[in-house]
This record gives sequence, C-alpha cells and structure tokens, in this order.
Amino acid sequence: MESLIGLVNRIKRACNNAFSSLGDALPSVAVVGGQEANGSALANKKVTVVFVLGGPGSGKGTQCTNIVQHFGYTHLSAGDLLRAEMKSGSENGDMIQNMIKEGKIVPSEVTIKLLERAMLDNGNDKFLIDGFPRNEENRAAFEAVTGIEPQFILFFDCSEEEMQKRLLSRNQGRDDDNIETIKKRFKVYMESSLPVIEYYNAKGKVRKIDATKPVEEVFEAVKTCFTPVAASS
Ligand SMILES: Nc1ncnc2c1ncn2[C@@H]1O[C@H](COP(=O)(O)OP(=O)(O)OP(=O)(O)O)[C@@H](O)[C@H]1O
Ligand SMILES: Nc1ccn([C@@H]2O[C@H](COP(=O)(O)O)[C@@H](O)[C@H]2O)c(=O)n1
Ligand SMILES: [Mg+2]
Repeated sequence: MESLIGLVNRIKRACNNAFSSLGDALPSVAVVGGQEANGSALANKKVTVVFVLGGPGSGKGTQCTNIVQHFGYTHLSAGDLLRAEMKSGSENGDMIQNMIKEGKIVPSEVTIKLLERAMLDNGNDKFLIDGFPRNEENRAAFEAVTGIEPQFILFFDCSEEEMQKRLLSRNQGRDDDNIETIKKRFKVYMESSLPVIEYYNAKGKVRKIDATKPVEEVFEAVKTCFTPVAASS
C-alpha cells in the first residue's frame, strides 16, 4: 500500500507539473527502496552517480579529470568541497581544518550538504563523486538523505608504498600531505573506508582498477568501465 510520504510525493509531482510556482513551497521527499528518504531537494532531480574510491594518493583526482574529458561527467571531490568550505569563512571552517589535519572524516551532515548543493547548482545530471563515501556513516547518510544509489564504484587499488611516494611529491600545498598526517589517513582508509568498498563489492557494484601503473595505463582500464555505460545511454 502506498505510504503517506509516497502519496505526498505523488501530489507534489502533480502540483509541480500543474503549477510550477508551487514547487518551492512544498518539501520534497525521496523514496528509497521502499523507505522514505527525508527532504533532499535532489529528490526532484534525476542524477547518475559514480563513486570514485581508493586510498589517499591512489590517483582518484587525476583519473576523474580524464573521465570528465571523455565521458561528460562532472567531477565533485568531497575533499575539494570541504577545503573550499573551510576557506569560505564558514562556521564549520575550524572544525574542517582540524579534521583534515588529523586525517579524520568530517561528519556526514556537512559533506552531504556540500555535495547536494554542488549537484543542484550544476546543469549536468552525471556526477563522479570522488572520495565519498569514506565510512559507513557517509554511505548510510547519503543514501537516506538523497535516495541515490550509485551506478557503480570505481575503485583505485594501489600499494601504500606507491601512494606515500606520490603524496610526498604532490606539491600542491595541502596541509595533509606530510608524513605524520599521511600515516593517519592510511589508518582511517584501512579501518573505515575499505569496509565501504567491501559493502559495495558484495553488491557486485565495484570495478577494481590496478592504480599502481602509469597514468595512461590506468586510464585505459578506466575507459573499459565507462564505455559500455556510455554506449547504452
Ligand atoms: N598512475 C599514476 N602514476 C604516478 N603518479 C600518479 C598517478 N596518478 C596520479 N599520480 C600523481 O600522484 C599524486 C596524487 O594523485 P591524485 O591527487 O590524483 O590522488 P587522489 O587519489 O585524488 O589523492 P587524495 O585522496 O589525497 O586526494 C599527484 O601528484 C598525481 O600527479
Ligand atoms: N568524504 C570525505 C572526504 C574527505 N574528507 C576529509 O578531507 C580530507 C582530504 O580528502 P581527499 O579526498 O582530498 O584526500 C580527508 O583526509 C578527510 O579529512 C572527509 O572528511 N570526508
Ligand atoms: Mg584527490
């Protein structure tokens, strides 16, 4: 039987179609696998999302730049959004700065709001979400709030030795690219982020890439994950 929220959604959709000016006055509710997701404005925007995961320095950002050029996705890096929020003078600035310096995961509420806003402000409907979800809290909260199920998970598998070497020579002035914070980030990755990848692997959603290879070779492998998707859409 249709739930009350499902009914409200149906009425809202009908109202939106009939009187588009009513849209903002009515709260939106997404329905996720039979459960009601609360109030994300994204409920009214149909989006395709690929989560791009892997350890610190595995090459997520580098490959996302290539994917954007070839397959028309918009790249949203959770880390970049948090750094921009920190620099914007937001009330969460100090907290974000401390969390990044310690390699810890910022509460989902903050990061999800930034991701939602970025997706809503963008005209595209295909997004690469890089570096999110980073822990079980990120994963469950994103699903509950937005109702979005990822198309697949692109997982860059890279040795810690190689990642450390890359991070220490990245030279982008990041506060967390120092050996002390890098060790903390590796620990958080092993303890909190890998279980999320395992969760999606059990659902058959993970496309694992050997990310220790040179950039061009990694991208050849990445392309094989997107080409079937691009061909069918
Ligand atoms: N396949 C590769 N081989 C060698 N160097 C690489 C490769 N991919 C990326 N790099 C370099 O390694 C560094 C880290 O790459 P990148 O910023 O893409 O990683 P990331 O996964 O986004 O890291 P983080 O999680 O810290 O944001 C950069 O200096 C980049 O130029
Ligand atoms: N979901 C996330 C993603 C990132 N962070 C914080 O930002 C740092 C840098 O992230 P990168 O993806 O750019 O490496 C990360 O170490 C976290 O402190 C987060 O909290 N939640
Ligand atoms: Mg990155």
